[in-house]
Amino acid sequence: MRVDIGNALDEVATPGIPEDALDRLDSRVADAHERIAEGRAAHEHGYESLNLPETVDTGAIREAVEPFQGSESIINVGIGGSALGSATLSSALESDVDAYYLDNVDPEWIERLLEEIDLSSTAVNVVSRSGTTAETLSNFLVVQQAMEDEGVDWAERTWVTTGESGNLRDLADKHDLPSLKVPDGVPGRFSVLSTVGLASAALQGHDIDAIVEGARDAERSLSGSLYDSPAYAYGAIAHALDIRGAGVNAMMPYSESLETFAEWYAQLWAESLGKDGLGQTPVRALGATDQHSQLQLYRAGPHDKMVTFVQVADRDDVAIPETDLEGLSYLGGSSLGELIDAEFEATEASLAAADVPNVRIEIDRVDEYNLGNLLYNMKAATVMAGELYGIDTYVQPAVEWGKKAARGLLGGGDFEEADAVAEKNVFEIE
Ligand SMILES: O=P(O)(O)OC[C@H]1O[C@H](O)[C@H](O)[C@@H](O)[C@@H]1O
Repeated sequence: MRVDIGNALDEVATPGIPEDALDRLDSRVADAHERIAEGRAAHEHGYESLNLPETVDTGAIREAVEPFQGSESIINVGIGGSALGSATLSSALESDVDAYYLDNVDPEWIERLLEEIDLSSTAVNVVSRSGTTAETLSNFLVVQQAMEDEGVDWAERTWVTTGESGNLRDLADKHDLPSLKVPDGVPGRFSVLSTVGLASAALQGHDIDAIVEGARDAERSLSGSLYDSPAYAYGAIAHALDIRGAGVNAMMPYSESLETFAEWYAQLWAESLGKDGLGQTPVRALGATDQHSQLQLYRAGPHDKMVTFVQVADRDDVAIPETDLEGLSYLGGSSLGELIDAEFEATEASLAAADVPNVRIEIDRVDEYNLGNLLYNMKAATVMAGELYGIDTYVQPAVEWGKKAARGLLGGGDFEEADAVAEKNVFEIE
């Protein structure tokens, strides 16, 4: 992964980073790198996430999914960090196995999906670090029932990835299901390069060793200077832009294969950094598509945003046939790759011309190695940003209130949060 911060400097951007501020920022990065290295060496909660290229056992993962090889489909039941990393890999890489992600509890969507899948040739991968997430367990029970209704032995087609205790661990023990352990000390949103993200990838036929190799090379690029480390540079620049007013960060990959990556990044960035009234709001965007939907706001709206582009240097291409259509002949004989590249460069330049800060991340191509490299780098960038914000990057206490309210509404216990729901301030307009 390469990072170009030129369009984030104050000579071309508002807000922007003064070039003489980079050296001051660099000394903060050096201190933060020391803290990160200490945390990793001590296997501290959260920092352990950056040790995964060394600790993940890809052989054990491949062995665990071996019995499920030959499945035509895989249903991944999980949510948040237990789904988005795996879904990022699945949507970016080609596979003969149809992969589905049940990471919501919309009944009509689930019903339609289960009707279209041949459950007799489907593997089920249930992932939950806590083993107690209502959406995940409910969806699993629905899938289990659907399989039973079709006379499919669900226990033969299911493996579980979870912690050492919890409902899911109990279920695996009760039915003697194959199980994988989530890595200790690694919050869900940081766990893609582990059993959480790689087991499903292995079943889909992806080269998980290449994914880990890309991550390992990203790890090797971490140094005490933002000038040598693309990940740290990105995390530090995004933080520096945020505290200068760019409170929104639109993640805009110019690759359809990376659309889900933007969703994964949004959770990683929001849930890690949104604390103590701090944090930069990630927006999921997609190039070239969102030039036709969000770019107007990015370019002519408030200067409260930065845009992060992810450009792919090399991709398979499709020719645009010659045409004599009036005004379109310039496109004929070109290619879609040339078109998306030109659109990217034009959009990047249009933001710079409007003084809107933007950062270019570039990867060689969308393959296992480069995905592993990109995912690890963005995790390291988030860790660096968390150090600079001075918050606890690895917890997410704010999500608990809503969980208790929902549980109370469903009769799962007495929670004052549920009582608060009834006190909604109503002002209806019909
Ligand atoms: O893996 P689980 O324990 O099921 O948690 C799934 C997700 O839900 C939680 O509420 C957190 O917001 C996420 O960080 C987590 O990834």
